[in-house]
Amino acid sequence: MSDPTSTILPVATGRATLVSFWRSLRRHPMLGWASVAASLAASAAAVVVPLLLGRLVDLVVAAGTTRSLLLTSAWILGAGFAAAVLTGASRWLVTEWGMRACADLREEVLDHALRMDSARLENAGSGDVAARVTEDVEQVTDSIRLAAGVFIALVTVVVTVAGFAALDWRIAVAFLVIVPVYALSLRRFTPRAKRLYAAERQAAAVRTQHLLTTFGGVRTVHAYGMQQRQSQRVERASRDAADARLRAVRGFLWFANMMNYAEAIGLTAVLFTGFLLVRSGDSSVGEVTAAALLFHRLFGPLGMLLMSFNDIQSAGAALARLVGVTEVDVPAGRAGELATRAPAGITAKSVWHRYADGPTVVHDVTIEIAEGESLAIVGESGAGKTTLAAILGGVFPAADGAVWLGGRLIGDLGPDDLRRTVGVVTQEVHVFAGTLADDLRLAAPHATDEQLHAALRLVDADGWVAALPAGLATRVGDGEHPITPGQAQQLALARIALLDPPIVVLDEASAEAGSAGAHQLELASQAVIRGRTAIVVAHRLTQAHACDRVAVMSRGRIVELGRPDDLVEAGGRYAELWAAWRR
Ligand SMILES: Nc1ncnc2c1ncn2[C@@H]1O[C@H](COP(=O)(O)OP(=O)(O)OP(=O)(O)O)[C@@H](O)[C@H]1O
Repeated sequence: MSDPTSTILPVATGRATLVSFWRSLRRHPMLGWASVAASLAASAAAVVVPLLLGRLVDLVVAAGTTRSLLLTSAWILGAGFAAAVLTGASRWLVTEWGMRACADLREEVLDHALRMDSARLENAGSGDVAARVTEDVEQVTDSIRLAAGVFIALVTVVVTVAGFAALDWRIAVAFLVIVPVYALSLRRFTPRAKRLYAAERQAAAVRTQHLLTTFGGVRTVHAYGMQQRQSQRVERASRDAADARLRAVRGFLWFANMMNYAEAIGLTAVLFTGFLLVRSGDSSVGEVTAAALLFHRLFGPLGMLLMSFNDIQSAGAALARLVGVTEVDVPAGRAGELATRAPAGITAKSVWHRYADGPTVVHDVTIEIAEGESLAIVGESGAGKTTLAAILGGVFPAADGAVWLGGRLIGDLGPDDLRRTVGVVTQEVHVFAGTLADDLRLAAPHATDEQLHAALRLVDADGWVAALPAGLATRVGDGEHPITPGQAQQLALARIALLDPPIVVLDEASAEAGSAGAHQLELASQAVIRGRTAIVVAHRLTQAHACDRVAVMSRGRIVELGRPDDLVEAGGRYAELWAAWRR
């Protein structure tokens, strides 16, 4: 198993992350403006309360009239009520704004992940992608509520500082002593936190990757007695993830301590300055009380801003990983018109391929497959059959050379176009969670039940489907009604029949069953191939023999090509294989 960190998907830079999130936020301008207005109004109402309380203190000291005391108290109550209502409204608005931006981003990431070149996705490993679209999305979504609080806190801090200045500029200056303490702590903590949280999320992704590869390859793990080695790997990855988390927590605790010092210093400075101002007669006791209350009010938002730095950094790292997915090049959404159902031939010229830095596995293949013709590819294991079939079917692009489907270069076909032109059944057939009808309708969302039954009949699956407890409505997939690998292959073939593409690529569609089942699948494949241009990667030679032509591959090259009977007569490699098969 390769090192899971080596091919992990990119992580966006801080700037790219901010630009991307800001773009998502700007898609909802009305919510944005309403959020800013409500937050400003809520903060202003909240700042008025301590100022009025200071006034109340002055009235008491000056033995003011009962009427003026009651009137000021009524204003305090009114301002407090308005602040409560406006704070609730602004919190709701800002959360809604952030949630919508986040949902847009999640959609973009998912869309990108699904449209990504499957080879790129495989290289990155399903664990990395899964961690990003689950754990990272969750982390960012959870942080939105927090970010809403942070946004409101920021506005409150700005409005409160303006309130200080309205009282006495010297008190505002005294308050500013906390700024260097905060600034120095942040300057030291920010770059460290960035590293620590990025490392924490990376370690978590590697742990998920190890867990998924272990469970995904559980048969191999058992077959080779690798349980102990694999569990040691998982244990090591889990320990690394826990260590990374602890390092992040330790860094944060240091920062939290610095914040407490700053608050103690700030309050002392405000009270001391207030004492001097009252003694010199420049300020009243009420004004200093208001300043102390304002400062106390700041503890909440400032603490919130700085303490949530922890989670904001962590969410920022998760956001950067999400935005990173959107930076991977993917084919455009829709290019050109959708292909029509007319049969289309395949032309390949000088196709070469190698995986990443590996050796060349397909050498200079040039071939023309006529409209409606079926071509079987046979050859020893590792000859390059699957790779060539995948390239001809547009599953991934060749490293070099060109392929045309129905006269159009594969690179010019958009994903929807390609999907309508070629139906591919690979060795990994998958049954998706849901009802059997849902599973089939993945290929043709608007197909009627009658059309589903017709497709099942074509691949000879109508018998066992009718015997299921709820027929087409039976739930299949993980933990639901069990489906054999052979039945899953039949469903994959039925999906192709429903999709009705002019070209099909079948990679070992009959390899998943025992010999009786294999024969049934061969017939199903033949039924699906009929009337289409087809490429069949065949391990069973009866399947190859039923095709119009056979290409024999060896070490990435086509070494024989012709009609099966002609090849047998010619007495070459295929003739040997055929003779051995019939023995
Ligand atoms: N995703 C991949 N990454 C790296 N190398 C790969 C990948 N897939 C296949 N290969 C290598 O490319 C070569 C050709 O593989 P391919 O699967 O195309 O052969 P095949 O003839 O279909 O083999 P088989 O009959 O065993 O499926 C092999 O050496 C294989 O190890």
